[in-house]
Amino acid sequence: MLDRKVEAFLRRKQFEIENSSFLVGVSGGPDSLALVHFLWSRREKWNIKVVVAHLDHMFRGNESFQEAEFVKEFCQNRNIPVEVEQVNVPEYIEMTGLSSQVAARDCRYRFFSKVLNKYQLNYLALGHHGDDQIETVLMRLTRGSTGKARAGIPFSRPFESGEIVRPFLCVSKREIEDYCGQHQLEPRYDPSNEKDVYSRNRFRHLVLPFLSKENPQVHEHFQRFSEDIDSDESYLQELTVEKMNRVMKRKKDGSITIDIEGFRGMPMPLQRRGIQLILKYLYQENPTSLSAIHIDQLFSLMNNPQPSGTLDFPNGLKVVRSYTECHFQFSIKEAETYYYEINQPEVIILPSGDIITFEYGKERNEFSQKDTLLLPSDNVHLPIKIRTRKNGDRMTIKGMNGTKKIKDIFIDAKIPKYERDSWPIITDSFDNIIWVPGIKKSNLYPTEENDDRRYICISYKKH
Ligand SMILES: Nc1ncnc2c1ncn2[C@@H]1O[C@H](COP(=O)(O)OP(=O)(O)OP(=O)(O)O)[C@@H](O)[C@H]1O
Repeated sequence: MLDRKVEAFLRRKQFEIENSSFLVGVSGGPDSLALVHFLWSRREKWNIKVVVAHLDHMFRGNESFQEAEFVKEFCQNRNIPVEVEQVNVPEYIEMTGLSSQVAARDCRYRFFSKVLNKYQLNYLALGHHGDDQIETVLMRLTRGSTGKARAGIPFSRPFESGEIVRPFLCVSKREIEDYCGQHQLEPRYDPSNEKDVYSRNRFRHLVLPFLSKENPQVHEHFQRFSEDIDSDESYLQELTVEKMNRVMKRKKDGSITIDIEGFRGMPMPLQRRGIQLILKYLYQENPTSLSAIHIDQLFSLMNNPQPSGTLDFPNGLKVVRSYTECHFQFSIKEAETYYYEINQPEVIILPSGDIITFEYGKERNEFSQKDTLLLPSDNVHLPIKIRTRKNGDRMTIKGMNGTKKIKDIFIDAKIPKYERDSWPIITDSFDNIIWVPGIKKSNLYPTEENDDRRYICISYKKH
């Protein structure tokens, strides 16, 4: 059943599978194990090349090591070329402050792109399936997503010089499990999937069984819904850009002016997308999703017979209606610069109200890694300085050759421009930047697991 469904799905997507080459990301779970089995068993029929990649995130010690061994053995027994790598994701989380899911994904995709290049493969095939699709669509609708986000998981998207593809979106988890049983695949199960704590798992355990019972074809319907939304959105967004370009002026300083009559003359589906387009242009460096209330306020400002009005939006965005035009601009605040030196335990309250605390000899495990910096007290050069950023500031970072511009660190962390000039920068006595609090640490004063040196602890509490 699965075989026929997937083949028909690939034909419907006009996916030219013959003579192509795949890297299959295999976690060891049923979805990706079935996927590699499905593709590998058709390698002669379709003349395709298949390589497997598995990343051990080192989250679950020996257990995740065994998962890697299992994938390796599964492939070696069938002569499938396989690449396995270990990456210390917990350490990466400590360095970056990212959530475990985002950090794992970052590391996985970096690894995938390395293997794709090594073997010169066209496609990265992943095991997302119909249950994932339903969960994603429902979660996004529940959260209030707009535009293409409502379409859930796309069948394909560009990745490196090729594409990511998901051939199993048309089948249910149940069908995959049946396939595994039929072919004696004996996958591994990740225990974190069973916990009911994550939002996705709540949809999985509470909503999906209900929908599948209501209509056993629900996976197919959601998949078609996703594809329709995706293509309708592409078309409507193209039209929106075309129409908006006639009524919108974008200035070099980033501000946008709209001709209200022209805007009102557009059909409502394009007006709604037009607003999203304006917001996308304005908030591009730090995407901010506005609530439905903000969007309603914007519509009534534009449609109000009163010729003037003002709105204040998040991150300092000001919207001013003046007669026939509506103007969008970020207010420019003069940032207050400051400079402090610390030689001894002290608490400093910055002009923004943020608090920096300097303490000695704390146990290192007491602190959240993102909000504190530990420095070996026998090694660090005092005074520690706290200041605002200067032009050309750079920092050395763990795992990276050379230095990185502080400006780029702010951009990566999506810190709005107007906050960057007042963000604290922590340096040693030689003005080497050792920490951008809450964002990034340098590797200048490494700490070690389980050492018994005394530490200086600098902690940061945002106002
Ligand atoms: N550690 C990993 N190494 C390689 N590929 C992975 C890894 N983890 C996930 N993937 C790929 O990403 C897809 C989606 O991952 P996700 O964590 O959402 O699903 P999963 O529950 O791990 O699926 P599976 O049943 O394959 O374990 C997987 O189907 C697989 O193709």
